[in-house]
Amino acid sequence: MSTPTEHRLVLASASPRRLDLLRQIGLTPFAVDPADLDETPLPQELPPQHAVRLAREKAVCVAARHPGSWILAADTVVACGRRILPKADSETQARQCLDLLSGRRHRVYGGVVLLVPTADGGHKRSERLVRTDVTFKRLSKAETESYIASGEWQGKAGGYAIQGRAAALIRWIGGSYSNVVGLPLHEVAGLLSGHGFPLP
Ligand SMILES: Cc1cn([C@H]2C[C@H](O)[C@@H](COP(=O)(O)OP(=O)(O)OP(=O)(O)O)O2)c(=O)[nH]c1=O
Repeated sequence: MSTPTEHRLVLASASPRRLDLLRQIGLTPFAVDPADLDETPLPQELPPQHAVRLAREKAVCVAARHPGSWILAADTVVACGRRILPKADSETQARQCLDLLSGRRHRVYGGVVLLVPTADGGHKRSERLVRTDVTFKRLSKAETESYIASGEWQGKAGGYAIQGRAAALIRWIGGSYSNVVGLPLHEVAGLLSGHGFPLP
């Protein structure tokens, strides 16, 4: 039976970006265990609330399988006003996202949840919400179509990936860059160290 002092970190995510980001700050999870959830927004749910709720649900879903471990989960939401943009899964959807984002500022909300193991075998929950503002240049039809052809939008919230070709289309960003990619590293490090998890 494991004890909370072992500092085993489980990343509750299927996103290779999140694993890469954790490794970037020298953290290698003991396990990567994605949650399988319905990510449909609730009626009237606002983007920041959606990001934190999904991160919480991912963490709680995975925690049951890992007593005694630290659980880290996150959710990235791209929002245009009150509207939550989908994770693009077709060219049409990606094009709709890019048309909406073109020439405008939007917000990226990162919900992060850490479950810290407790002596009684349960977990104590800590949550963070991080906001990054992003402005796209006004996109010409040719720029949009060339980005669509790259395929980089697949499975990405808002139909773009700032860590790839979309970087050339982004005029300005205010706030955490890693939050847009999928995990706000400054806040994750703060959460972990604040609860006594040893950082490298
Ligand atoms: C905006 C943006 C999103 N993304 C990605 C990060 C996330 O993987 C994805 C948002 O979807 P999420 O639901 O947050 O994550 P996921 O389904 O990929 O993985 P899991 O739920 O198992 O943790 O979009 C980028 O990689 N770059 C970007 O610039």
